[in-house]
Amino acid sequence: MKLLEGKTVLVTGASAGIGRAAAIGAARHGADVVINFSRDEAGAASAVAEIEALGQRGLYVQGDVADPATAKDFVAKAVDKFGKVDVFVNNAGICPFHAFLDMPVETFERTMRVNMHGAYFMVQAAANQMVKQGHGGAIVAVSSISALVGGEYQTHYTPTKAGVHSLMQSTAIALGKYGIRCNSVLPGTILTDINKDDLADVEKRDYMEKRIPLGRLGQPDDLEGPIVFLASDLAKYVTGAALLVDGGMFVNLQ
Ligand SMILES: NC(=O)C1=CN([C@@H]2O[C@H](COP(=O)(O)OP(=O)(O)OC[C@H]3O[C@@H](n4cnc5c(N)ncnc54)[C@H](OP(=O)(O)O)[C@@H]3O)[C@@H](O)[C@H]2O)C=CC1
Ligand SMILES: C[C@H](O)[C@@H]1OC(=O)[C@H](O)[C@@H]1O
Repeated sequence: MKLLEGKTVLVTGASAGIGRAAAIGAARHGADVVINFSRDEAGAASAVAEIEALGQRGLYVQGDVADPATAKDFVAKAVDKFGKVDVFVNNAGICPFHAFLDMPVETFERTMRVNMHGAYFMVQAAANQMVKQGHGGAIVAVSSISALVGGEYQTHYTPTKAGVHSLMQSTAIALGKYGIRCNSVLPGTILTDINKDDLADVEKRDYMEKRIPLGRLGQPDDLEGPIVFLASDLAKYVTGAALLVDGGMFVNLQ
């Protein structure tokens, strides 16, 4: 069954990793897909090629989500090409691991701007378009298990993931009257470029793996189903919710 037939889906940070998997998953479910990226044009182009190989239309638009102007531009270009926005997936994010006591101001500010400010202005631009269209919509934000637990080298990052989760709770209230649903997924540890260096430490990687009841670290396509589900009408009475996608890591105390 195709769950997003006829929909236009926008995904930020979709040249690689989880965003790319979400974009391709949406196309597999019948959607036309517009993706944002900031640097990796080859990755964005190959994601669009995969979307087109699935028989759907695709478009990539360059833009740094830290700049509020990117949000309006992304939505405008999507509407220009495909006429509407039905689903918005806020995914773009960075996690430059660093210790707390000597956190450089620039690293802190950049992480906040990309992950938190970027989410705010992107979700606002997509929501304004959905309200204008007048037939509701779905917003899915990629938060994290890190919205619920801490990380020694992630003191600048975990608050942004809690913030994105909280943003979905508040926008679920603000946008419910327009039929726009807002939810988040909370991935555990998913093998992507964001943690390649961190998990190059074999001891750490083994430790993380052992914490997961399902016995393996996640892959980007583990997020495909949960994101498509929350974006689809199967979740038509779900808003303000957060779905852990972590192989059971969070509940594994002992
Ligand atoms: N991997 C994991 O374990 C987890 C990841 N997450 C979250 O998932 C999301 C995706 O991460 P993941 O797939 O792992 O990471 P990747 O590094 O694989 O992908 C990040 C994507 O975001 C894009 N991006 C980065 N900065 C910007 C920017 N300023 N503007 C626009 N696009 C940008 C990158 O594009 P480009 O290179 O072109 O800039 C890339 O497409 C993040 O929000 C992260 O916090 C949450 C929980 C766990
Ligand atoms: C980047 C990390 O590996 C990843 O990011 C998250 O949000 C997860 O909690 C993992 O720590």
